[in-house]
Amino acid sequence: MSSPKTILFVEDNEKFRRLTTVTLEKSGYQVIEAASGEEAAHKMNHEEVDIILLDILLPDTTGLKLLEGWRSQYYNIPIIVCTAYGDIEDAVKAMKMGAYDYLTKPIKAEELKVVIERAIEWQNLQFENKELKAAVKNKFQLHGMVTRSKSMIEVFDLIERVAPQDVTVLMEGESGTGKSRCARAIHQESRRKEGPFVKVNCAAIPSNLLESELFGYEKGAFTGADSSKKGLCLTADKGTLFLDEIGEISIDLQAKLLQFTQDKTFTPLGSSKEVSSDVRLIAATNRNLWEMVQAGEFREDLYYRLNIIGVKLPPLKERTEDIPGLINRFLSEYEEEYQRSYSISNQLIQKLCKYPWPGNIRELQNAIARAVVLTTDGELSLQDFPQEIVHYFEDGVQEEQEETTTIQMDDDFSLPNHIEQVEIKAIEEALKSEEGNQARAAEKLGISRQSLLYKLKKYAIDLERE
Ligand SMILES: Nc1ncnc2c1ncn2[C@@H]1O[C@H](COP(=O)(O)OP(=O)(O)OP(=O)(O)O)[C@@H](O)[C@H]1O
Repeated sequence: MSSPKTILFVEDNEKFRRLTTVTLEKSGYQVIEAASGEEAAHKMNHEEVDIILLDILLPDTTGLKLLEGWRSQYYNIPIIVCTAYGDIEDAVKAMKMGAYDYLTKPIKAEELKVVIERAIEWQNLQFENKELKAAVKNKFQLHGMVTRSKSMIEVFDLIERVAPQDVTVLMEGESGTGKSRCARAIHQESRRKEGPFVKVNCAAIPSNLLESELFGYEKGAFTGADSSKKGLCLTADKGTLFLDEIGEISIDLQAKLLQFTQDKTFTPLGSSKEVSSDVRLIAATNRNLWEMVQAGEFREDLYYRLNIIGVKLPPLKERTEDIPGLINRFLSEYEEEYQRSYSISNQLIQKLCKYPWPGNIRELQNAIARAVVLTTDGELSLQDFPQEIVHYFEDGVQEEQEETTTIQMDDDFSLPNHIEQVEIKAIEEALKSEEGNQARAAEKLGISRQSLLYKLKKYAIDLERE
C-alpha cells in the first residue's frame, strides 16, 4: 500500500478547520493544519506536503499571495483554493495563477474528497510525465553540472523555473554540495546574466569589516578610511549578489541586510544618504538556519525574506548514482587541462561510490585532481587517492560494515517483518540519541516529522520519553 498523502490545510477558522481535518483523516489522509500565512510558510519549509488546501482570506496575508509564491516553487503540488460563497472573482484569479481547482464555501465533504482524489491522480501523472521528459531530453546537465539522481534533477528543474524571476533564493546544503555552482547557474539562466555576479563569503570576512565591504563607506567614516569606497551591494547593481555562509553574519548586520532585502536600499557607513541598488539576492548556508532562528541567533523576519524559494542540495552520499558521472566529468576536464588521457576501472568507480564523501563533490574533485597527478600510467588506482580513502577500504571499515548487515534468515524469516524491525530499531535509536526530540530524530532519519509521527503510531512506539 502506498503511504498516506499529506494535506496542508491553511484556514484560520478553527472550527471549520478541525471538522474538515477530522473528515479528511477518516478518509486516510494526514493533515497538517496552519491558521495563518506565516504558519503555512513555515510548515511548507519543514514538512513534506502532497496537496495544499488554501483559504483565500487569512489574518496576515491572502491565499492568492501565498499561491503566487508557491506556484513556481512547488509546481508539483496541486493547490486547491477555498473561496467564500459568491466570490467567483477570487476563484477565477486563483485559477489563472495556477491553482489546481477551487471550492466554494460551505464545502461538502463528498465534493472535497472527489477534488482531492482528482488532484492526486493529476499529481501522479505529473511525476510520470516529468520522468519521461527527463529521459527524453536527457536533462541531466545544467551549466556544466552533471547529475543522474532524481533529487538533483528536481533541483535543476527548480533552478530553471525560478532563475528568470527576480525572487530571492536560499540554498541549504553541506559544504561542497554545489551551492555556489547552483547560484551561478541561477544567475546565468536569469535576465541578469550580462550583469555582474558578486560572491561574498560572509564567513571569510571579519564581521566588523563585512558591513563596510557590503555597504561601502564615505571618506573619514572611520580611522583609516582615507577615501570613500563603493560596497559590494552596489558593485552587484543590475546583477546578482551571492551571500555565501549567510548564517555567519552578526545580528547587527542582519538588521541592515533585512532593510536591503525589503527595498534594496542601504546607507553606506559615515553617510546620511540612502543608496539603492538593483540586485537579485541569493544566499547559501551549510548550517540549519531554521534552528538558528529558534535559538535566537538568526532573525526570523530575515529568514523568511531570504527563503522565498528554498533549494536544498542533498549530500553526495545520498545521491551516489551521481558519482560515476562526476568522476568521468572531472577526468575529462583534467584530460583537457593536462593534454593526457586517463582511465579508471568500473570496479574502482563502484568502490568509490561506497565511500561516504564527507566533503561532498569538492572532496571527490580534489581526490581526482590528486589521483591524475600521481598516476604513472594514466590508469587510476586506489593507491593514487588520498590516505583517508585508501584507509577506509584497506582497514576493512567497509567490509566490516557489510558484515554487520549480514541477515540471519531462519525458518520464520519474512522480509516485511525484517524491514519493520530495522525501521523500529532505527527510530528508537534516533529518538534515544536526540533525547526524545521528534523534530531532530526525524531529521536524523531523513524523513518528515509527519512521517515519523505516523510510524510511531503504526508501531506503537513508546512516546513517554518525550
Ligand atoms: N553537479 C555538479 N557537476 C559537476 N561539478 C560540480 C557539481 N556540483 C558541484 N560541482 C563542483 O564541486 C565543487 C564544490 O561546489 P561548490 O563550491 O558549488 O559547493 P558549495 O556547496 O558552495 O561549497 P561551500 O559551502 O564549501 O562553499 C566545485 O568545484 C563545483 O564546480
